[in-house]
Amino acid sequence: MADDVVYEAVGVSKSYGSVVALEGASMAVRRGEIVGLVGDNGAGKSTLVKILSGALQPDGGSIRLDGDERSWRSPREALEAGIETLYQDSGLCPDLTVSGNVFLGRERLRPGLLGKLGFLDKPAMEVEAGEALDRAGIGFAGVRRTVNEFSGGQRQAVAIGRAVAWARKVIILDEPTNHLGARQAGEVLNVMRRARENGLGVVFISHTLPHILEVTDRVVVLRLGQVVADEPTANFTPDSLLKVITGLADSPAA
Ligand SMILES: Nc1ncnc2c1ncn2[C@@H]1O[C@H](COP(=O)(O)OP(=O)(O)OP(=O)(O)O)[C@@H](O)[C@H]1O
Repeated sequence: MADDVVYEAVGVSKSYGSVVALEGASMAVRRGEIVGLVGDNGAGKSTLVKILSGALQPDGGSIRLDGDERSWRSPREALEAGIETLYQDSGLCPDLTVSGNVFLGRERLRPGLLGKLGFLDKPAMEVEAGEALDRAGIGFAGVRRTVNEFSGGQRQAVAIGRAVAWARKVIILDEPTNHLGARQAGEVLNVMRRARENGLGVVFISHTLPHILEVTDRVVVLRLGQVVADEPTANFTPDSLLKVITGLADSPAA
């Protein structure tokens, strides 16, 4: 089983001044697995996500990718190693087309005259963006339409599609179903399932416990900066998960 682990945090600690946000927290995600990361407000989820995405460096503990210890100096380094993170604020540019957003920061260039100037290769990007979103299970998006024509849920789907399209190993989704209606949230959960089918490791952070219980294979519960449970999702009921999160129980069986 350990061989399947693609990405892990091992005994990670992080403090902000005197506030201990994480204390010896460990979690792992395997290829083709969706792990739910849950916890009450202030439990340390965002801090762990920032460490996994390279936005923050831990004070102690380590990060391992494919079994090798890694230390990210920036989110770009984690990204280049195959780890995509989608934060609550999707980071889409509303005035750009879908295709422009999919390739934002990774634009394809055509060589210009004498190889000196580069031009954006829009047709190639449109074809590739369409294929990438199809693969992610998002068929609705007209790639030439600008993002501000879409509903909140559709924008979210494009943002996730972009992350799934680029992720090579792991995708971290921080509250991706927030503010979505039931049908749109269902579409986002399907995109996650598709990412799992494609062999990615998926980390799904959410306060919406029914979504966690519906789509994940395993749940990691953080409480006051510590991992208090790490179990197959099938072991939890909505009630027992809530009890572990709030500290009324230490395990789903309690
Ligand atoms: N930049 C910061 N400076 C000081 N303290 C911080 C900072 N960021 C987070 N904290 C503190 O660290 C702890 C963990 O916060 P974190 O944001 O990781 O929790 P969370 O589980 O993501 O919470 P939420 O569900 O409310 O987003 C909290 O006590 C929080 O107040």
